[in-house]
Amino acid sequence: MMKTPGTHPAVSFTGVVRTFGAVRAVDGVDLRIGRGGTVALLGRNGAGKSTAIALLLGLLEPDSGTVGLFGAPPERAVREGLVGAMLQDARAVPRVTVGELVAFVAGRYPDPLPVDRALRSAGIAELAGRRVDRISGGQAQRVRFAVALAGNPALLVLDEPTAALDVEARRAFWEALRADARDGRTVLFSTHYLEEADAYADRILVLDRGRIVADGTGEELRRAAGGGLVGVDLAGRTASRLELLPGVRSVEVRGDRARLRTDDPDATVVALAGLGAIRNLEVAPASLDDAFLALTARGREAA
Ligand SMILES: Nc1ncnc2c1ncn2[C@@H]1O[C@H](COP(=O)(O)OP(=O)(O)OP(=O)(O)O)[C@@H](O)[C@H]1O
Repeated sequence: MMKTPGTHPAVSFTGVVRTFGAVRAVDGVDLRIGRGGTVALLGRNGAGKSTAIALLLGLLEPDSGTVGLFGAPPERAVREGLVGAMLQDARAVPRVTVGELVAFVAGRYPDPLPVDRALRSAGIAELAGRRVDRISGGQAQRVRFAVALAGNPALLVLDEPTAALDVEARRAFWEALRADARDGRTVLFSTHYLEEADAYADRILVLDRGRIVADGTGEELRRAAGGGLVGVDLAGRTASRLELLPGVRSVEVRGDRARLRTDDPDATVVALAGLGAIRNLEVAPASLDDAFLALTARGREAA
């Protein structure tokens, strides 16, 4: 079973800052991640995801603030076998087989998974006898996942785990991970795929320029971004006045249909009704894409 020492959160950041010259890669992050469940660190290129992960694993020291894993400094939690990680840069280890590599890593943990189970979870049981320097990029990524899982860690940290996977492998990966997280493991992964964060994370942390600009479920983020899309048939009318309706930010016309992007769908619909312009009405909430853009744009304005 999973080791759960004490009652401290799996991850805590308190006022964490890390700079590289003039760049504030992580710029004052406060964060608690409880035990169990899946958390996504979502942000565009350069947002600070990899730096946050390196700080979390004790691979980088913060300039100020503190990082804790299960109430201990990261180095100690890592040493005690509480953490498994899959990082972006994999150095090939020549001459050993996939099975040997995973067994080697598992052997360094106090309570590892059986090697065949780690390989099966990563979808690479059939690669056990292959040398790790003779596999494809996507297969190498799955080997790194098996390595991260091998120690049966209480916290699994994955930096852009699906970057090299094709669509099918990606789906299989997430299904395996989801099954795994049910055992009480805490999983933290970084991604710039919104759909992945939305579909597979219980909680999404949006990072922008080193700061957490949003924290919640996909649904909460969509709601926080507000607004939505209202669609109506024009039925021969012109779309020109629709831009002036309350809440409307933009109008897109395709054929006879208008799509209004609005900050206030209720007010927009009432105004459309006032014009007698409701035909085939459709109201949809903002997408997570919209939410992400709005949230990170706000982050930029605040800076
Ligand atoms: N070793 C380093 N030296 C100098 N600057 C760095 C270093 N590592 C990161 N940075 C800078 O810190 C910022 C955050 O980088 P980081 O790699 O953490 O972002 P990221 O969100 O992981 O990006 P990506 O999605 O591209 O992997 C960027 O501006 C980056 O250029």
